[in-house]
Amino acid sequence: MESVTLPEHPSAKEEYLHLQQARDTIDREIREVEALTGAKAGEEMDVHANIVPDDQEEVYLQLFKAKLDRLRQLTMAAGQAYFARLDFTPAGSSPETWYLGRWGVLDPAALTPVVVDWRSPVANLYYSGQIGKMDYEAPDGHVEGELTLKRMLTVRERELISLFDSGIVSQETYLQEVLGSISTDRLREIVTTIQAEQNIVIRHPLAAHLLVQGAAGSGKTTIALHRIAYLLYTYQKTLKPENMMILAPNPLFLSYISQVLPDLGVERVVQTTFEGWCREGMGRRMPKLQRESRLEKNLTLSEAEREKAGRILRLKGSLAMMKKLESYLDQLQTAILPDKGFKMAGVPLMEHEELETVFLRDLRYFPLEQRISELKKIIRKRVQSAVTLLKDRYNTSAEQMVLKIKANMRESTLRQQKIKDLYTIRDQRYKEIDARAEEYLGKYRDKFPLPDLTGLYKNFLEECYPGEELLPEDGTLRQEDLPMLVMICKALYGLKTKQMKHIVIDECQDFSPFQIELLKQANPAATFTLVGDLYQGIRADEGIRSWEEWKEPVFENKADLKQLTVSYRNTVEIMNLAQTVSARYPIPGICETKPVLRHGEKPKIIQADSDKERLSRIREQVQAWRQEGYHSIALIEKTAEQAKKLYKQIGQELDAHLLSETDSEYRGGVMILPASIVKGMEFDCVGICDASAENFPEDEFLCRILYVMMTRPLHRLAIWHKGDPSPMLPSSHCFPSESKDI
Ligand SMILES: Nc1ncnc2c1ncn2[C@@H]1O[C@H](COP(=O)(O)OP(=O)(O)OP(=O)(O)O)[C@@H](O)[C@H]1O
Repeated sequence: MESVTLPEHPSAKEEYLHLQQARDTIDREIREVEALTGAKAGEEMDVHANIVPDDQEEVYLQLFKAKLDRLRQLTMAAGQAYFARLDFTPAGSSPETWYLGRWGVLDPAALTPVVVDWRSPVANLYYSGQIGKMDYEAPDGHVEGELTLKRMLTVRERELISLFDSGIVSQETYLQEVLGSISTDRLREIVTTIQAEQNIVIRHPLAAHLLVQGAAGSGKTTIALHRIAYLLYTYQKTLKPENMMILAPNPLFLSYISQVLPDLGVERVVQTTFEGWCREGMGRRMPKLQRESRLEKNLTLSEAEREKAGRILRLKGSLAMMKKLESYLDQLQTAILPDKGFKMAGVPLMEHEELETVFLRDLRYFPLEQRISELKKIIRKRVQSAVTLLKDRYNTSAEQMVLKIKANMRESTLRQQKIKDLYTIRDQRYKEIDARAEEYLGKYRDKFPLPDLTGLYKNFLEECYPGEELLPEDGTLRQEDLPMLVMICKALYGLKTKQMKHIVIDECQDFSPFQIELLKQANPAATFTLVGDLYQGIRADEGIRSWEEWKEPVFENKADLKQLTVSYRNTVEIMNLAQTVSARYPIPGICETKPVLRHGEKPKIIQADSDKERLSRIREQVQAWRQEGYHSIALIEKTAEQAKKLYKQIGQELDAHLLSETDSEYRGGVMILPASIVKGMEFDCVGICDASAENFPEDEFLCRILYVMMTRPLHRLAIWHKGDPSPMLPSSHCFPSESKDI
């Protein structure tokens, strides 16, 4: 790659000086925050253990935490203050120089920025601009001008290592160098190399829903996480990390992406799976689910069985079922209302009309349990008023009779006795009415019995879908039943989930319209960023086959659809091979994927005549990859059973980890995994352990899985097959003998 050695660059001296200044400013701020908080840069501090109890008021705590966050950012900024410089001359003004870093730094004396944050408006010029006439949106209006310099600066461990000026070395070359050198353990932040089409997605306004279709490796996950950081920075007055949620396909994936947000200086964003969100919402009411990987199950079913299972899954994820359940729940609220009003001892407490108004209209936004409890409070008050009224009546009539006695009888022991008797009778009646009220309220407590959640769900299926066998014979519940169960729980008891303002869903193609609509209804103030790839729809039965399934029915045409068309993960050779597979089942309207021009070794398709030979070839390949210096190596099998078997055969020898759907810790190294969990992840090298015709016959669903597996590696791909290769692999590349490069 063409580069200019630093000392020879005409601006070298100026850049060394500026970096020195920036470091001094950062160091000074670090010392100030350390003095203020008592914390030390680079060391974690337990907030609660370090502030005096008197000061533990919420505001103080928040300020203290914000200072600690800032200290963490400054510590990272001290090592790498910035990564780019822009010289821009706004029309009619003098030239300006901006340095872009991960975090903004201000000169405290001059109050001018020494470094501007990569998320600031002016940074747009770096991500989307070319030298020449440019413009950007500043907080106080549109700015036009001329970009005269775009310089990429590599600063490592406080020192300036290199600089590239746009025009001398193109941004693509710089990107290729970055991509070629990466070895992956976990996903990383990419603020220095965000590309123009990605920048548009990151900076899309918060107020609009955003759907992103992106090829495998186009940076969807990475960009979605950068978008969270961008939104938190741009809308910091109204948006808090606690009100943002990212939903990922499984806990392992969450562990895999766990480092990106902290590296971007973002903490406390809710990160969970759809099931995790349901668990939080339903709490102890969440029914026990039968554990089973749907993908795994699908892989073991015959075509007819899969067709039937698919039909049920599609129905359970459809808006049609949601609507049916809505009206079923509507009827339930009317059905549990008594058909008459309430009276106690002849005193009307609530007419039926009022009961309907209160229960079905005034309280309609509350869950049934709360509505019932509110209604009971009203009735209790009315009973108390009725008791008071009746007691007043008894008292008045007793007082009138006493007056009569006093008027008609002279003072005597007999008169005294009569009056006393009258009061005794009155008090007796008081007691009777109290007892009656208690009895009444007791009976009332048992009115409006709430049906049991699971029972209600089963009744709904039986009544609304008679004879359709939507649950297995043993009545067990599975993940696909969760949306309905959550909806019933919301209607009966309410959900315990926190209200979100923005929800990001990764691998969203596997979410059903019902799931998205449910999340929308449970978070009415939230906007959504949904990123996915229809070509990787490995749960197509529940998920979507076209973005149109959400655009109008769920988002009422108020969602923007963007496409990411460049793939950054795979080498050209790997991507070309993967695309021959995905092209077998094309999806209309989706742009073709272009790999970033990074070449590498050709993928290998390797035939083995026996299982023994296959295993020995896998062993050899893993050793060879290790010798090349690759660290993360995934051996992918179609099913969990096959992965387990492979692990037993060669796992220990290769010092590999076996990973399954229930694992929540991503550990790197050599991994043996089933296809169901590799979605979204990437590895230096990938081995697809059995792509034989028997294991992968021609089939759209298997084709999507094969594509997902083939697009996981950054650098190396090997595919083994025992006997004939899958007909979905390009025949021109498969040879019936020895290991072949394609
Ligand atoms: N602009 C970029 N600069 C450098 N690396 C990038 C860029 N965009 C993406 N990458 C890298 O490309 C790889 C793929 O990114 P990511 O996993 O986010 O893609 P994806 O679209 O979610 O993939 P998939 O759908 O296959 O899961 C990652 O290693 C990421 O760091």
